Amino acid sequence: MTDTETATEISTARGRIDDLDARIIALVQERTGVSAEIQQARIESGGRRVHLSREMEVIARYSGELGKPGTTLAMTLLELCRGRI
Ligand SMILES: O=C(O)C(=O)C[C@]1(C(=O)O)C=C[C@@H](O)C=C1
Repeated sequence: MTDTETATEISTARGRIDDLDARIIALVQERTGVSAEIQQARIESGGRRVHLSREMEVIARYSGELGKPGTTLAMTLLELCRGRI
């Protein structure tokens, strides 16, 4: 493969990554909105913002699929969705 072909391949793949990142960000924003709806409903009915047993289920799913970094990712998503605790 020539240097030009390599540069083209990398540029094309980076375009795909940029597209994936845009979709991931949009999904995170969508998740944040749905999570806010749940939290609001719970608070309005006298509950708390945080539901720890559900968070454990979310973390277990991500760590099961993605290993230890999945745990970190799940915790970051939860922080984005409900703020720091
Ligand atoms: O599933 C819930 O009960 C939510 O409130 C959503 C969510 C989440 O973003 O996954 C957010 C806060 C809770 O602590 C647990 C989970």
